[in-house]
Amino acid sequence: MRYLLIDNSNTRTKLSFGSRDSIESWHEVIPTVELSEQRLNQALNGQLYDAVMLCSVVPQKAELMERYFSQSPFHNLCHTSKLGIAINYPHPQQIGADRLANAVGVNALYQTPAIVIDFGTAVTFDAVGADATYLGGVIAPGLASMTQNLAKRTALLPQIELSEPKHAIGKSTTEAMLAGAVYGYRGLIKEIISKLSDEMQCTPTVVATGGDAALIAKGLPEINHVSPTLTLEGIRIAATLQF
Ligand SMILES: Nc1ncnc2c1ncn2[C@@H]1O[C@H](COP(=O)(O)OP(=O)(O)O)[C@@H](O)[C@H]1O
Ligand SMILES: CC(C)(COP(=O)(O)O)[C@@H](O)C(=O)NCCC(=O)O
Ligand SMILES: [K+]
Repeated sequence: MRYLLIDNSNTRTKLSFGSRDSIESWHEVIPTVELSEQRLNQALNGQLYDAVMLCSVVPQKAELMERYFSQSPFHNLCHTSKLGIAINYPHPQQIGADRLANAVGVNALYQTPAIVIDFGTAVTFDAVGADATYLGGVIAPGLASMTQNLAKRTALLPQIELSEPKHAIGKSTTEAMLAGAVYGYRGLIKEIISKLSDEMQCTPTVVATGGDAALIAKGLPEINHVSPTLTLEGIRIAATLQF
C-alpha cells in the first residue's frame, strides 16, 4: 500500500507518501490559502497511490479535498477513526485532527507518558498517558501569530523575522521585539510543560514538532526531542489502521 498523507493545517499543508512502515522522503508543502484543485494537480502529477489519509483543521479545504479525491479510497481523520489510542475527553469531536495525529505519532514512536508540542499557527500541547490514552492539553497563540498581531495593532512596531536574539537588552525596536518573542515564548512553553507534568504526576517525554519547533526548542532542555515529521507519522499510522 502506498498512502498519500495530507496534513492540512492553518498555515501550511504538508503532503507526503507513506507505507506500512515509514514515510517517504518525497514531500510537498503548499501554503494552505493557496490550496486548490490546480495546486493539487501540480503537486501530485504522475504520482500513484492506493489510498488518501487526510488530517485537516480547515473545514473548507477538507471539503475541497474530499471532492478532489472522490475517486480514491479516502478517509478524513477524526476522533472516531481507528487511532490505536483511547480518548479521555468529554467532547472528543472538538479535538483538532492534527492534535489527534500528534498523539498517535508520539504514542507509537516515543516513550509514554508524553507531551507533544506543535509549534504551528497555534501552539498546541497534548498529553498522552502511559496507557496510550489521549488526556487533553493546551492551546496558545503561535509564535508568529503573536508577533504579527503585535505589529498589526501598533503604529510603530514592524513585522519581524523570527530568529535567535543576541541578547535580552534590545538596542533597537527589532531586537527588543525579538527578545520578547523568543525568550518570552520559551518562558510560556516552560511554564505550561511544568503545569502539565504536575497534573500528569510524572516527568513525561516532551516531543516538539511544527514550523517553529527548532528555534524554540534550542535552549529549552525541557524538550527532549524535535520531530519535524511527527504529525505526518501519526497520519501514516492512522492510515495503516484504516486501510
Ligand atoms: N517556510 C515556512 N513557511 C511558513 N512558515 C514557516 C516556514 N518556516 C518556519 N515557519 C514558521 O512556522 C509557523 C507555521 O508552522 P506550521 O507548522 O507550518 O503551521 P501549521 O501547522 O499551523 O500550518 C509559522 O508561523 C512560521 O513562524
Ligand atoms: C488548535 C488548532 C487551531 C491548531 O492548528 P494549527 O496551528 O496546527 O494550524 C487546531 O488543532 C484546531 O483548530 N483545533 C480545534 C479546537 C481544539 O483542538 O480544541
Ligand atoms: K499543525
